[in-house]
Amino acid sequence: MKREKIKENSALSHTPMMQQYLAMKAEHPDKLLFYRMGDFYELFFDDAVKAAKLLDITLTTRGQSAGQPIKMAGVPHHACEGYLAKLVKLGESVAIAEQVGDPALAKGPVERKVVKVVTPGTLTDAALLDDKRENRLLALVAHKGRLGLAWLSLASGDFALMDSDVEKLPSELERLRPAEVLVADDTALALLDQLAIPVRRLAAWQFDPQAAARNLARHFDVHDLAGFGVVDGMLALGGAGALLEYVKTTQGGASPALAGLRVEHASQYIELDAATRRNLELTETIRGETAPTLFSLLDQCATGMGSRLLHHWLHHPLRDHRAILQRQSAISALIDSGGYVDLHRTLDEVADIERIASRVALRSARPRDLSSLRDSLLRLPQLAAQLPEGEFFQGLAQALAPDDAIHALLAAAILPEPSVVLREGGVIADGYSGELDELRAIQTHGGEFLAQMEQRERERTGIATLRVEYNRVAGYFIEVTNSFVDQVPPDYRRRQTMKNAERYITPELKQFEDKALSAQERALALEKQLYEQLLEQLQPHLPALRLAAHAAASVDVLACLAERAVMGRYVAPQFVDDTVIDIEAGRHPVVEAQIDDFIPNALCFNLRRKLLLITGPNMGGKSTYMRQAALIVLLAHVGSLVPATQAVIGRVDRIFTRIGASDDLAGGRSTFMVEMTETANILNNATEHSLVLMDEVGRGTSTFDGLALAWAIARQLIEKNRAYTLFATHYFELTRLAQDYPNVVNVHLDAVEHKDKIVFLHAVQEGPASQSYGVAVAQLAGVPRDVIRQAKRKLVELEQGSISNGLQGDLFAAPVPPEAEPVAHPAVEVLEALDVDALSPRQALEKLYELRSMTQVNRLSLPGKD
Ligand SMILES: Nc1ncnc2c1ncn2[C@@H]1O[C@H](COP(=O)(O)OP(=O)(O)OP(=O)(O)O)[C@@H](O)[C@H]1O
Repeated sequence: MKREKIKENSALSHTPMMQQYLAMKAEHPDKLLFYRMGDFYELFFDDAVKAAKLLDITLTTRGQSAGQPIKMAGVPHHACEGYLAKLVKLGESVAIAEQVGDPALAKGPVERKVVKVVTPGTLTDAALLDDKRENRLLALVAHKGRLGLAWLSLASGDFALMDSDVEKLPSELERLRPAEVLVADDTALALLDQLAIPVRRLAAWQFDPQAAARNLARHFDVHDLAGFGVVDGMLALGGAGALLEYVKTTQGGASPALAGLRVEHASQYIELDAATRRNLELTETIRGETAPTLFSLLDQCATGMGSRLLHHWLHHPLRDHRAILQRQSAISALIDSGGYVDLHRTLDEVADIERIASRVALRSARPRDLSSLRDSLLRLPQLAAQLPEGEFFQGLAQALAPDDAIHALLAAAILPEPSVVLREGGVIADGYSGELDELRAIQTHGGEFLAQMEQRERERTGIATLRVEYNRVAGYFIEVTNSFVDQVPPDYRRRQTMKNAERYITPELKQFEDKALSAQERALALEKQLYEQLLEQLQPHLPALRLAAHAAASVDVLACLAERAVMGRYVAPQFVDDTVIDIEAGRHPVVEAQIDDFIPNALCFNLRRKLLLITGPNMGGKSTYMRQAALIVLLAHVGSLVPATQAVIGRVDRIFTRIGASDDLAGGRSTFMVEMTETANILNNATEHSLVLMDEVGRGTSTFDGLALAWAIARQLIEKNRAYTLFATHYFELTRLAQDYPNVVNVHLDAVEHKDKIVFLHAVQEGPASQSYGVAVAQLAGVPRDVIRQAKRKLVELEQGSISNGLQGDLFAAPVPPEAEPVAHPAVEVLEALDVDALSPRQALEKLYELRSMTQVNRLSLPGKD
């Protein structure tokens, strides 16, 4: 950039074209400038170097400007979408400069203008968008610990804002997953520097709330924003204003079509913090893959808009039982009637109306967008007719009936199979415009004329092989093979010499050519004009189209959830106001789909069971059990049925998870630091209506530190937060909390031996696990006997040492129950009974063999198992 600055300063020493380029580049210093030259978009100087590297295209040089060779790289304009998609994925923004002047009239370089800026958060082109995900642009405003968020999806027209606290930023970023973030250049939020998504810093005045309120009211043509639920002093307002202006500049000044302005309130949804959204693998695995996740399991939607709505629902579980039950009853009705199958089939024929509507609004809809919109509109009445009875479905059916005039207009205007690009013509239907029909007739009748002329000329010249033809390079011509060239009449003028033939033109043919070519040109121009008019005529219908799109997407998600519920044998959960979460035979929907024999488990929380301490061996299924509890509760609040045989669920306000250990290297936090930060968040915010999952807290530090912390954290959760808590731990000592608190209950998972192998039972049972499972499992896993023996000895030492150190006494008020006598190995008894002096060497050897065989028989037993 610095180098370009210098060049720009000496702009006058550049060629006129480079001067034009540099002037445009100066207005878009942070973007790659695609400069249209003929059939290519060219990049110059540093942009060329960068693009060559990112796109793996050749870096060349072109002539000289200001005494320097100009570095250049280019992409063909007809293939630019793929390159744009790649750049945008890498977080780059691209300014597209097109030739807007007429080359024939230009004295210097043809006039060019940046007509569009493609940025990661403002994509609308179908080719650049993921159908299954919203592409959002987010603006942030932070002030005195408060956070204003405004976000917008240009492809769907959704525009929303919300005020929150700065500490909720990670969770909101995880929920909204923006493709690009806008902030004022004076915003100090450390987190922003660590984001993998592009963050654009704009001048602070662009976030001015008063100007924002004025501009937004003007945009939506309303007196003020109160009707949208925007209250005075909303911090997010400044962000919303900045978004609107930013989007306009990227679209070359065109006003984006926005469905309205929504104000979201945190209390509408069950709150999920950032760690929980990740840990539960709702829409992305912890490793960042798209499957297997809850979304990948559930998403059988027929349309992209359905998939996006499902994605949204999973991240926004509702709190309002009435709204949840509305969805739940709808799904149950579709299951009862079996209607979900036909609905899915009909929806298969429906295009992504939501995105097409947005492209219509931006005047960037392509011919095929309009033909699929036309065909989809025809399916909507059928979709509506397939819906079951009832008020809720009635509402959807009404939205699925936009004005017939839209379909009639499209049917009259667009050919059944229009060509892909408008510029090639073949888009507007015959009969739509008399003028166009006439121009087309000249071309069609041209074919007849040429055939007649060929016949006539053959007769006139006596050359039977003479042909009258057309191609794009030579235009119209009469072709005569070399052996007959001496027979051509004098009015034939040579146009082109081929290897075996000559091509001629006659005055008559020339006259026809002029007429035909001009008709073609005029027809193309007219089609373009008619198409633009058509887009204008569609504008008033956009709100109805959006409503229809949303209704179709809702039907798609409901039908999909019905199908999933049937396939997965899910049941409708019941909602109550009591303190209870009672799940019978619950399953983890995603793990269940991955393995053959999933063991269902019950979960019961109530006033007497508020914290369940889960113990059991590694690999026993503790994490799965905890996650399944969260997923069932979450799915229930999405309105879906759940993988269980019965579920009764009380009021839930948040779900917190502290699962797994991962370093936050980018954020400079160690595993333990991450663990404690997440724990602090839980202890500070969990309420008696929250569901909290704690997986092995404390294991990131030394044993005693960890144990002491885990113990104190568990106590806090019981006494202060009183949340529904699942607390998995390897610290066996914690199981004694159940003796101190009436609402703490121990449950455990077990493993047993089977034919030299460990078998994990995966069944959750009441009571604590056997204390010695760690060494026992190691023994089962085939760790050498010497090591096991040493471990056991050390274990006894440690247990005695910890007691004599007084740790247990400090931590637990209840007396430590005496340890059970270790069960002696039968071989030990035989050894003890032996009178060694009375044995002959041979007898001693036999005894040794006997003892060894005894130890082999017993090698796999689990000492101390109940
Ligand atoms: N209920 C179940 N039925 C069948 N298989 C299960 C069940 N629960 C878990 N599993 C299987 O056991 C594996 C281990 O489960 P999980 O990770 O939950 O164990 P864990 O006790 O949390 O182990 P660790 O303490 O090592 O993290 C899972 O990958 C899954 O394949």
